[in-house]
Amino acid sequence: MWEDPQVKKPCPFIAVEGAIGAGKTTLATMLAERFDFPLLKEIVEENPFLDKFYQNIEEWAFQLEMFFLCNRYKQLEDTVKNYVSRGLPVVSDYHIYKNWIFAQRTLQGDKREKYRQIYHLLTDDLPKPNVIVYIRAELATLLKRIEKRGRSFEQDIDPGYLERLIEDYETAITQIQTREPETVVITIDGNMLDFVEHPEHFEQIVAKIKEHL
Ligand SMILES: Nc1ncnc2c1ncn2[C@@H]1O[C@H](COP(=O)(O)OP(=O)(O)O)[C@@H](O)[C@H]1O
Ligand SMILES: Nc1nc2c(ncn2[C@H]2C[C@H](O)[C@@H](COP(=O)(O)O)O2)c(=O)[nH]1
Repeated sequence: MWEDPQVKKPCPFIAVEGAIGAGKTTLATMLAERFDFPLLKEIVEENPFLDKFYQNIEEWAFQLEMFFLCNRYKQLEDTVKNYVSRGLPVVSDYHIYKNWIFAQRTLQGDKREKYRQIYHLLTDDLPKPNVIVYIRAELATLLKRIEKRGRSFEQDIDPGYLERLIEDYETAITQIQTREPETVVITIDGNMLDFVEHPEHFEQIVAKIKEHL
């Protein structure tokens, strides 16, 4: 297909997504290094609610989801100011929609509705990534990687919760593709492609992304 060289492509705002343990942070870090783009990285260790949440999801879900939402809002506000609005590229290890993917799974009734309203109020006018690298991985892969990562509070995660999140991610990616057809979604087989151990797998991913930059 002929492309007009005068037509400038939008500056890359790349988000790496996938369920817990799929390899988002690892891949986003490698991509940021390879392309020499700044990295927007989720802060997990200082989260005061995660430990409590995994012990009692119903009790702590609202606090946890609000904490993630407010943190990501602040991070993205800074990212927009420092990079996106200046036409500078950036790689992120999450998409803001991640908040709503999790909240739909963990919140019910009144709390979900309150959260939904706040979520839209905070995020509707934020610039969204124009490239999503979606790592699709099955339960066995996620369990193996969660074990490998070794965070104590994640070791007893209910596999049923992970299975539902895998489905939630599939639905969410389809929703994004329908709602924002201009967003490029690159789906990676996280079970087969091991970009940590096999440099050639990483090169395949880089080549796919380069097609869209
Ligand atoms: N493709 C891969 N092959 C093998 N191990 C991986 C791969 N991707 C990530 N890991 C390992 O799995 C664990 C979880 O990866 P991480 O990037 O933290 O996942 P996420 O950010 O999606 O939760 C880490 O210990 C990481 O080193
Ligand atoms: N309930 C929610 N949990 C979340 C959210 N974002 C992250 N998390 C959890 C899942 C993992 O235990 C840990 C790190 O996330 P990764 O996706 O990087 O593995 O935090 C959320 O929005 N809600």
